[in-house]
Amino acid sequence: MATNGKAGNIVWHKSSVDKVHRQELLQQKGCVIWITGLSGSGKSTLACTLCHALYSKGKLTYILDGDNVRHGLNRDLTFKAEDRAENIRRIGEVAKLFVDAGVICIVSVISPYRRDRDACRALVPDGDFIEVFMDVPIEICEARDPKGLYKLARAGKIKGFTGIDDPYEPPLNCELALPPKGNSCASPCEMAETVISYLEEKGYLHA
Ligand SMILES: Nc1ncnc2c1ncn2[C@@H]1O[C@H](COP(=O)(O)OS(=O)(=O)O)[C@@H](OP(=O)(O)O)[C@H]1O
Ligand SMILES: Nc1ncnc2c1ncn2[C@@H]1O[C@H](COP(=O)(O)OP(=O)(O)O)[C@@H](O)[C@H]1O
Repeated sequence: MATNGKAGNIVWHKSSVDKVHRQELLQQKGCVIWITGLSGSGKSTLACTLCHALYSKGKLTYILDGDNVRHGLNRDLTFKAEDRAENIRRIGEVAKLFVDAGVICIVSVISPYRRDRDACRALVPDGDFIEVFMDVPIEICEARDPKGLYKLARAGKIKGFTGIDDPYEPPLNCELALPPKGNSCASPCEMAETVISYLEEKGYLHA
């Protein structure tokens, strides 16, 4: 009897319709596109652009954006390190369900700790976790400051802001770093095309 977590006496129920059937129905393979980077680095913009471009190709995606998930599922969590870890753990588990559903799950979260991101990678089959690092210097993110949060953080009105007085650990072995080297002004559409080319090459856009 397989059990897991804190509860005992729980047994996995298998359905006659599984991931392979769902992927066949959708004509794609489930995967996670995990977009990590500083606030203002363009995570949400890339997520939406990618979602739209894949929708135009008839591919089903779902975006899990940090800001949005913190309005519901993760509304009980703050920005201290253990809450960020729990935020990422829950999002990773939800993303795993989307992968099993055959959906291309686009996650856009700061996810500042390498250990937390690696734990999410380990939840899905090899290759299905595509880590995309928004490699944008903090000076640029801060200059953009669309929500005025860097200004508040510099003024000491937000404590523990990522990149100011809280850490961000860049990936060591990500699948993609954007914008690509030599094209630091790449538009969101160009970056989305880079991700789509990767998905195409790895066979995720076909069953
Ligand atoms: N202290 C602090 N540090 C960083 N970010 C902060 C903070 N307080 C609020 N915000 C806003 O919350 C958004 C990040 O949420 P995430 O769930 O992606 O963060 S994390 O992955 O748990 O670190 C982030 O959204 P993005 O700007 O889209 O990244 C901010 O708008
Ligand atoms: N490739 C890009 N080039 C220039 N500006 C961008 C690009 N991507 C996003 N932006 C702008 O940067 C700001 C932050 O983008 P956003 O997607 O909200 O970042 P994040 O989700 O990482 O906080 C927004 O004003 C957005 O319009």
